[in-house]
Amino acid sequence: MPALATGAGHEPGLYELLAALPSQLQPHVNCSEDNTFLQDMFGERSLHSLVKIHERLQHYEESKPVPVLEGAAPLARVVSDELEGKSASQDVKELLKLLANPHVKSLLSVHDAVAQKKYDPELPPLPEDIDDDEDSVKIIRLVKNKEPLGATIRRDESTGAIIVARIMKGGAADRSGLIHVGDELKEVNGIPVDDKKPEEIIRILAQSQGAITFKVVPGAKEEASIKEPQMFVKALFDYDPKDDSTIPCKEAGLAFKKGCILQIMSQDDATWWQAKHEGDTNPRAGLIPSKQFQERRLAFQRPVTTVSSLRSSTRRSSGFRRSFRLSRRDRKTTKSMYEAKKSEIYDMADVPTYEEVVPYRRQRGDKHRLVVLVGPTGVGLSELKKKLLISDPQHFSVTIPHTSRPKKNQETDGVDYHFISKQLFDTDIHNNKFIEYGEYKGNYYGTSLDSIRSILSKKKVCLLDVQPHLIKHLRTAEFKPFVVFVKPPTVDRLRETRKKTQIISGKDDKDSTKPFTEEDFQEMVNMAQTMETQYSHLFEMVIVNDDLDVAFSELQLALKKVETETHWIPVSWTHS
Ligand SMILES: Nc1ncnc2c1ncn2[C@@H]1O[C@H](COP(=O)(O)OP(=O)(O)OP(=O)(O)O)[C@@H](O)[C@H]1O
Repeated sequence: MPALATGAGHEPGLYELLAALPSQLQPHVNCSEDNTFLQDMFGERSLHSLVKIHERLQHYEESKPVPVLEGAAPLARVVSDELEGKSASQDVKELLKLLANPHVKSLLSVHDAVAQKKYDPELPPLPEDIDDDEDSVKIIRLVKNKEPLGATIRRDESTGAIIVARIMKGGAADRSGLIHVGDELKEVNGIPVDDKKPEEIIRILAQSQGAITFKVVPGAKEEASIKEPQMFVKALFDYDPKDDSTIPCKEAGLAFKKGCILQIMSQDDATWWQAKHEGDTNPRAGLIPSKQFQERRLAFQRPVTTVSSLRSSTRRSSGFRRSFRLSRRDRKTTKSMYEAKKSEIYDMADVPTYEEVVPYRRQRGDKHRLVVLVGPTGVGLSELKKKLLISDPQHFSVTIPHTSRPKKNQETDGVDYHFISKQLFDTDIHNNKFIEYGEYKGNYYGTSLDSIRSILSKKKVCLLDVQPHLIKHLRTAEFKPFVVFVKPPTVDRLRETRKKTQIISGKDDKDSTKPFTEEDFQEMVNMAQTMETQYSHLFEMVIVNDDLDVAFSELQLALKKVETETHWIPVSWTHS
C-alpha cells in the first residue's frame, strides 16, 4: 500500500479517510482474501489520484480561480515550434521534452477544455445504415440530459405523419438548431414512429437519456432562424397552465401573475406564444396564450351584470370624485358637488391581456408622470394628497378646478377656482377640455386637462384623483399616468382606525360632519372590490390605507422610485 499523506494541520478529508480505511476495517474482515481485496481496492493509485483531485477542487471552489489563458495547448505548440533546433541549451532541451510528453499535452488540453467550459460530450459517429435512397432524410443526434427536449409533436390529420409542431425557444431542440417546425419524424432511436401515437413517442423520449437519434424528413419550409426583436409585455391577467384545459402541453406552459413583465420569444403560433419572465436567465421559453386567443376567450367569460348591479348599489350616484377639493377653502359642499347626468363609472374596460412595454427612466428636465390616485369614496385619497403637498409644496401640486358659479368675495380667480361663464363652460365641455365635470345646483364644476398640463409644464408632480373609468382617457404619452389604487383595509380595521374620524355629511350645505357608519365601511370595501375586479390591470400600485402614516410612506417611496428609477411603461407612450 502506498504511503498516504495525512494532510497534517488540515481537517481530515476524504483522502485521509480513504488512507485510514484499510487498517480500520482489518479487525472486521475475517477472510484474508477479502482483506487483500480491500487493501488493493483502497490502495489503488488511480482512486487516490481521483480523491486528491476531488479535494483540490473542493479547496479551490471557494477561491473561484479564473484561468490565466484559455489556450495553453496551442501556446505550448507555438513555444515548441519556436524553440525547436534553435538552442543546444540543456534547459531548452528539457522544456521541449516536457512539452512533447503526451501526459503534459493531455493535461494542457484538459486545462483548455475547463478554461473554455467546453463540457459538451463528443457526439458518437452517425450510424452507417442510412438509406441512400432517402436523400432528404436527416439523421439527428441530440444528447438529452434531465432537461426536456423542448419540442412538441402532432399527427398530421391528412397524411398521418408525425410532425414537429412546436420548438420551444431556448430549449434543447432549439439550441441544437437541427430540428425545425414542420419536420416529419420517422424514427426515434431506430424505432419507426409511423404506427405510434404522439403520446407513445413522447413516452419513448421521456425515458431516453444520453444520445437520442432522430430520423426526420425536413419540413417543406425550414425557416431561417431570424433573430426576433426583443419584445416585452406586461401581463394584465393571472395565468396558470395547470388550470388551462386548452394548452397543448401543461408542462410546457408558463405561469404568471398580473403585472409580470414577460419577454415574448415567439409569436409564430397564432394561439400559443412563447415567453420567458423578464430577467430569467434560463433560456427555455414557455407557452402562454396569445393576445388574440386570450381576448377571444375572455370576451366570452366576462360577466355583463357588474355594470348595472353596481350602478344601483352605489349611494354616491353622482359618481364624481372631487379632485379639486384640496384647493378649496370651503369644503362644505364637497360631498355632493357633482351631479352626473349620465354615469359611466362602471363601463366595460377593454379586455385586458397583454400590453407591450419598454424600460423608461425620467431624464432630468423631463416632465413628471401624472400621479393618479383612485379608490372608493372616503378611503383617504384627499388625506394622502394633502400629506404629499405638505411634505413638499414645491414639488407636488393639485389642479385648480373650473366653475361657472359666481365668485364669492373671499375667493380669488385662478387660486380657488378658474371662474368662467356657463356658456364658455359649455363650449369647453363640447371641445373635450375636461377630464371630469358635473353640475351642482345649476352650476358647472370641472377639472380641465389644461390645468393638469399647466402643473406638469412647471416640472411639478401633479396629483389627481379621478374615477377609475377615466384612467383610460389619461393613458397617453403626454401624461404617462402612474396609477395608484388606494384600498381600504377590512371592515374590522376600518372600524378600528376610523373611530374618531368625522366626515362631511353631505346631507345639506351646512358644515355638518358625521362619523363613518357601518354602511359606509361596507360600501367602501364593496366598491373597492368592484374597482379592483374591473380596473386592476390599470393599477401600477396598490396601497392599503390601514395606518395612514404607513400608507403615506409607501406612497412617498413609490413616487420617489418612479421619478428616479428605470421602470416599465407602455411602448405607445414613448412615441408621441
Ligand atoms: N388611514 C386612516 N386612518 C384614519 N382616518 C383616515 C385614514 N385615511 C383617511 N382618514 C380620514 O377619513 C376621512 C375621509 O378621507 P378623505 O377625505 O381623504 O377620503 P377620500 O378618499 O378623499 O374620499 P371622498 O371622496 O369621500 O372625500 C377623512 O376624515 C380622513 O382624515
